[in-house]
Amino acid sequence: MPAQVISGKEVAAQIRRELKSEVEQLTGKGIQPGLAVILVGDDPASHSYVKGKEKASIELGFYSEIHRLEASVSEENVLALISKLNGDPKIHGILVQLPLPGHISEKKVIQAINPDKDVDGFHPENVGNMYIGLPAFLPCTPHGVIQMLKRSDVDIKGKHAVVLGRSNIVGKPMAQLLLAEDATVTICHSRTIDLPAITRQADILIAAVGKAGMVTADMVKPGAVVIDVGVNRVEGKLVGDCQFDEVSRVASLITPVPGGVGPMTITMLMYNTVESAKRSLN
Ligand SMILES: Nc1nc2c(c(=O)[nH]1)N[C@@H](CN(C=O)c1ccc(C(=O)N[C@@H](CCC(=O)O)C(=O)O)cc1)CN2
Repeated sequence: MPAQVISGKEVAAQIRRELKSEVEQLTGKGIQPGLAVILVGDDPASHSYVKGKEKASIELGFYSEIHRLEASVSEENVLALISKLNGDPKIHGILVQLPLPGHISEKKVIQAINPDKDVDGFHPENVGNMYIGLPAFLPCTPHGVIQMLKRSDVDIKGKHAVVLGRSNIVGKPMAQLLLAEDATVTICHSRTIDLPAITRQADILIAAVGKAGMVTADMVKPGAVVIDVGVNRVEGKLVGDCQFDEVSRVASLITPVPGGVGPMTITMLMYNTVESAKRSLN
């Protein structure tokens, strides 16, 4: 039987409905969640993601600010804008769209954001708190994956989860969030010896390596849950890290690309912004 497809669009729509009612309640109490997005340069994909963030903010009834800056803007000016937004009470969440042009330090920019407004969950304070299980803004893509698994009734506890990829944004926090759900976790990467032997042990396989179609059916254990986080453009078409058709024949559940994890990223950003606005009530 072919794998059942987990629709990120449907899970995202469900979470957005929940958020909308929370926003209405907050607004009734005089708090309108506010999100500021900083976009530097003219990367078309980044522009499209930021448009998606603006649209979602408006649909949910947020206060929204988008700061589109020239690629040549100085690091100093970006840091000054972040400092202004840190002090603006209308803004509960600040996000700087990545990647940034080479002359601007991602590290400095992320560290300049007030951790209480870091709705991307990239600031070292949030990363550290997440690792030791303290309250933190969780990074949107891995948190979105956990939500997809839970809302599809996947039992994570005690399962062997294999994470393919070790980026700071997805692979590493993904492994940590699965561990926090009591999975037994293995992280694999480009230097892993005999990768298929390890991926074949996975009850839950997370492909986040950024290589189009790298995961083939022979790398997947029959009945495994396969989550494809890959966003690769091949001849103008968006494809994931998995060979969807052949892996679907082996897996029990699978996410598509597009329409899988992608829509969850923006939704969990909205979730974090609402959380931040709720915190400001106290
Ligand atoms: N500051 C951040 N920068 C980046 C992040 C991030 O979480 N914070 N993640 C990615 C880009 N990203 C959000 O910013 C993002 C990626 C993909 C999608 C999405 O919905 N993808 C769709 C397809 C869209 C398309 O056709 O291009 C899908 O997979 O179905 C949303 C957001 C890097 N930068």
